[in-house]
Amino acid sequence: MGLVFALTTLLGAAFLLCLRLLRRRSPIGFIPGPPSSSWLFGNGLDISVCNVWGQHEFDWQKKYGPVYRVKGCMGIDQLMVSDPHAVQHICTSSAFAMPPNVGHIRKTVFGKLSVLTVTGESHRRLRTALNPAFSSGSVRKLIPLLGNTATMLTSDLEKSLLPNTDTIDMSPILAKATLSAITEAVFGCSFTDLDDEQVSFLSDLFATFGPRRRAQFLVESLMQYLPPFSLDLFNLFTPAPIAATISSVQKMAQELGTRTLNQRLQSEREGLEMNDDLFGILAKQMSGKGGLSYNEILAQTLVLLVAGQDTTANTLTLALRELAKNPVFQQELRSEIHSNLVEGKLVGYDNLPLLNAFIKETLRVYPAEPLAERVAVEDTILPLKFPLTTTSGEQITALPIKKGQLVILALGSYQRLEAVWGEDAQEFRPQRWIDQTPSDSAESLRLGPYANLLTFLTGARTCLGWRFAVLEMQVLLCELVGKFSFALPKDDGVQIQHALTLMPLMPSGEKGSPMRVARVV
Ligand code: HEM
Repeated sequence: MGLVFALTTLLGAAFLLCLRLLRRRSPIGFIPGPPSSSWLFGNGLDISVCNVWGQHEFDWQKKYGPVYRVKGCMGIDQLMVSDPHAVQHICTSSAFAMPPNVGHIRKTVFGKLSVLTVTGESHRRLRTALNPAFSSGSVRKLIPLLGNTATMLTSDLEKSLLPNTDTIDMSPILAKATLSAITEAVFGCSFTDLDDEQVSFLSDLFATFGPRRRAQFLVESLMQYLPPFSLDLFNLFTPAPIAATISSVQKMAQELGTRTLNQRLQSEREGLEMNDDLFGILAKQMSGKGGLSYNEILAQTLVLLVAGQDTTANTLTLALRELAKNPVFQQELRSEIHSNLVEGKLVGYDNLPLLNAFIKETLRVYPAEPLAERVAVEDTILPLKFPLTTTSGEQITALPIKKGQLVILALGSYQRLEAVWGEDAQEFRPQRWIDQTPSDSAESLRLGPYANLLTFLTGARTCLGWRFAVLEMQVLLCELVGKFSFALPKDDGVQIQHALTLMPLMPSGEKGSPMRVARVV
């Protein structure tokens, strides 16, 4: 495996050296940015492989502003962008696209027909067909299914509350709950319909692409600069265990998708009422204008399983950690939940101000995908909300970008911008959403689908499942906080790392967040 990495790295390095000779002057050399201590890795390790997420990024943003230059591998300049107007432009303009290396990895894992992979007109068509399944009406119908998940979650937590147990790791419990929510909502089948092996394939997939190592970072970075046709060659070098995990998870998704879709079509043939789950909605549209084909629906199985599970589970774990740090707020939230119960059930989740302020603040401070990459496919001009001071001291409000420029969307940094969120932007303070003061300035930006946040991205690739994710957080948090209390152990030691998504990592390096949990009602 080491030899393969070395070989690919060498090939990439040779190619890059040629590239460097061809492009001696960087077109963004006049933009200030942090120094880099490594020619090979540039600032990349500080951004993507550091122990604590944001450790360097947030300081750089304070020093250089919301648009600055960072070094990629082998000294190639990249643009780090958290300026809201610039991000909006990048996500909505046809001048920017997914970089070939990202597209290649998505194709390898999710297949060429998945919504994450397809581009241009095919992507628009797929989104139009998928949108009704994610509309507010369709998602609201899933509340009873999410209720089943909440009941299962309580039962799992109770089983873990043994007299001699000091702490419970909330991370796997929430991962199981969000997998259950997805299988119920998308495929209309219970979590228990998946066998242990299938569940472990999924966690293996997250582990495979989880905490990045230097070599993996280097190979992925080199792929950015190679011509798209050469990328398939990389698959030949994929280490066998990774290739096996990808193949097992694809097979599992194929079986689950085929079984579900065939059942829905059978029901339709027999004139039976089709389920309200997402596959049911897509199957109903199959014969209509603009509906997806059998294979196209099937191709979304793995994306839906993966996109919706770890993101929500990790966000919920980080939310519980914040509640554990603030017992007073935790109790206030609990009281709000209890006072809105009618015959033991909550009816309108949107009418709970503390709950919704807490969810918005969690999504602001902990965006599951804090970075996204794009490449300019033509020369363009980036509009800027906040003027940029160049290395010569000139102030500019629009930035010329050359075709081929790599851009990192710093979504998490945008959500810590003091000019938008106030001087306490680094603090976790749900009350800001109730006071409305700092977000007045965010309000005028009209960014993203929810609360002017970029957590679900914005533009053509906005998260399809954002309504489902918010509803799921509402239902599961009400269940958990209404029935249990959460506190951090004395020797917590958990760090938040960016490893595919933001996640809590224990001192052992494994994902997890042990907490002291007690039943309150
Ligand atoms: C807290 C939870 C979630 C967060 C923070 C989140 C965030 C995101 C982000 C940032 C993207 C854009 C990725 C990119 O193109 O670089 C995305 C895409 C997507 N998400 Fe989510 N997501 C969440 C939950 C969900 C759920 C629950 C589902 C499904 C039920 C879902 C389905 C999707 C799909 C299908 C896409 C691809 C959209 C496209 O490429 O057109 N997500 N999500």
